[in-house]
Amino acid sequence: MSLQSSHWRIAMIQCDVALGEPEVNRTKFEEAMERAAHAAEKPDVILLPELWNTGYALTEIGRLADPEGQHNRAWLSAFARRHGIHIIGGSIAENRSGQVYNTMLVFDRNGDEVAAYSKIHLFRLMEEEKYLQPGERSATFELDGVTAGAAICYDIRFPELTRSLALRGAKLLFVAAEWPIPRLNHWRTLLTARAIENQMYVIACNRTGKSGGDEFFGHSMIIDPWGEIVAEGGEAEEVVIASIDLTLVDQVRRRIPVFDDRRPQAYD
Ligand SMILES: NC(=O)CCC(=O)C(=O)O
Repeated sequence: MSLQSSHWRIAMIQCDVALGEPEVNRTKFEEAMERAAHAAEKPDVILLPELWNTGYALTEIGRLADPEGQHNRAWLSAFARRHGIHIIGGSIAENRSGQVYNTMLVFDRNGDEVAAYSKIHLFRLMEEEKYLQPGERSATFELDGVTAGAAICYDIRFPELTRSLALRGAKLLFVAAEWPIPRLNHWRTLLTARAIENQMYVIACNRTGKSGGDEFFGHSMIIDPWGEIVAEGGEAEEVVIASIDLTLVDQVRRRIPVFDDRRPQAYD
């Protein structure tokens, strides 16, 4: 792909995660990413799921979390540079000065880190708030001159976060998730709503497999700015791949000028 192209090929690594086994997971995800990178049509972007390094091994998370994210920063950056592919590194458990964060690391195709976003909204149903620190700042970043935003799982229930990313220029939202089975309709509806209301691409990678009491359903999705589903995974492990046309964002925003028609002064 030329750097000016308006078409991107996206690959989402929808895999199971071994609970509390960072090295096993790193090997597995790296192998799947290598296969995706060598596919007949090479992707421009690879997206991983949430907490793919440890899963929800929260009671041991202080020991398992990557110190300052150094280990994962090094190999994700090297992978991005080696293949010339943007890497949205899902999220990892990151130990920052003794506190653990659920952090998405993003590297552009030169291997430069362009964002580190720590999950702002911690999910009480999975006891995140007992073991993790919340992030304090949302994140937009540029890939080939296109602005994108970051979200992690539960974050998609907070429309004001995605709206704020869109107002800062995001044309795409990348979502890393470990979203369990009983709420598939919430997953699909919330992702579609975020895409339609913000007239942006929503690209969401969810894990598969069972862990503790939870079972995760995959269904990684790419939804276009008109709310149409471009790609959706099944419930098993797979790499979900599809192409997107970035010009669609401006087309939809011209057709229904939601951002021009907002009247925030009247909302309170
Ligand atoms: N890992 C998560 O944040 C899960 C969020 C979730 O399942 C939800 O229903 O929200």
